[in-house]
Amino acid sequence: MTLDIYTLFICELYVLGFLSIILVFAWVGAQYDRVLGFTTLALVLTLGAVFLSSLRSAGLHFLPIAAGNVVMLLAYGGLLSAFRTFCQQPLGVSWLCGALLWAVLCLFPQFYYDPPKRVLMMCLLCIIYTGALIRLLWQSRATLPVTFWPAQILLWIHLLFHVARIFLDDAVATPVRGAIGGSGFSVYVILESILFVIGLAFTILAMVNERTQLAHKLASLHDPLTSVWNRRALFEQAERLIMRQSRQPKPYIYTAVLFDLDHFKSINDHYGHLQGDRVLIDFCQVVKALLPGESHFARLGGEEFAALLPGDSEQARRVCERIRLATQLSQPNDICYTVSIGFATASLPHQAFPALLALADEALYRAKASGRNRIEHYVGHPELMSTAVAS
Ligand SMILES: Nc1nc2c(ncn2[C@@H]2O[C@H](COP(=O)(O)OP(=O)(O)OP(=O)(O)O)[C@@H](O)[C@H]2O)c(=O)[nH]1
Repeated sequence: MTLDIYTLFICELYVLGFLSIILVFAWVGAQYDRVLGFTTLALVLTLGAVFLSSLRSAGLHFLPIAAGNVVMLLAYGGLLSAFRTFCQQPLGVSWLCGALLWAVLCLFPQFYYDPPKRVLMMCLLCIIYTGALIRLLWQSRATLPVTFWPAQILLWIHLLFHVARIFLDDAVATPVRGAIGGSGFSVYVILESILFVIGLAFTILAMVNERTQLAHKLASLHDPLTSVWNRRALFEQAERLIMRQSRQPKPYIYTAVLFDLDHFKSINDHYGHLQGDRVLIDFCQVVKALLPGESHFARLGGEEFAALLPGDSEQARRVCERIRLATQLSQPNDICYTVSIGFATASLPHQAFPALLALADEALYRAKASGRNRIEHYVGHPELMSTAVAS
């Protein structure tokens, strides 16, 4: 099969134009997401660069060789900025270096009029930019909450293609219109770049989409004020725990704890709502520092919090007592506050978490009624608890 350079060139302009339009819509739809913004910019610049580069076959020299390649290297800079933004790194000035270097080199006739030198330099700059993108993704892999290996594969293919081009492109000019790069090797350059831009544009779209979905999922499971889990997350975690433990031969002893800050309304009334918020955040810090590792803790709403602890009632009482005392001593911004705690212990699979939490609520009610700043334990035999809740 022979590939016609001019047809491929038209295809490339079409693909770049179409992808640019898709990316503009995606960028606007994603509330002007910076990653998509830089990717769109890179695509539009590539479109311009491809067009300028093709003017070589119309007998022009400056526009394709100087301007076209500067614009192409700016497109690489745009891509670098997109990936840096995605990896939450500062943009720096490296995105500009390739374009500047090319502009300076074009001032030297030994470079400007020497196609092999130009091809070599362009390949090296593409390899450097692509290598930088691969390195960036690799270094951020631990913190990147998305699937990044398709982008890695694509970038490696692009890098290896340019390594191959160094050896295979003889840089002998061809008169074919639209011959990007000027030589007969253009057909492969155009073909690879079509596949690269399609793959990369959709990979970046998928990565941004995955990250956004994850952020929304996390937001739906966290309390925005205190950053601890919310009710939905706690119940989901409890359900997963129950599923896991139901496969174990031994019953799993665990405790549901309810915390309610005392006279919180008067803290709000006396110190203001903002200071009330400060107290809620402080309480979460106190609890998180004292809960055992395998516990789950969440804000249920207002000044009410809940936890799921592994272990029996004695262990739970010790933890609750430490939390009660630490809360009393905490005093954020000199505001004294206390907490009432109710808890209930049972074993899985005999007692489900929501039912156990209802029993802890009964205990909490007694803690409030008996003067607050105290801990109450639901007393009832674990096996009888489900009956108690049902009645
Ligand atoms: N600052 C602040 N206050 C909140 C928030 N959510 C709920 N509240 C307030 O929490 C207070 C809860 O008051 P109550 O339910 O009467 O309970 P309490 O004053 O703590 O009394 P007891 O629980 O009986 O000790 C109300 O004044 C709510 O406005 C919040 O996110 N921030």
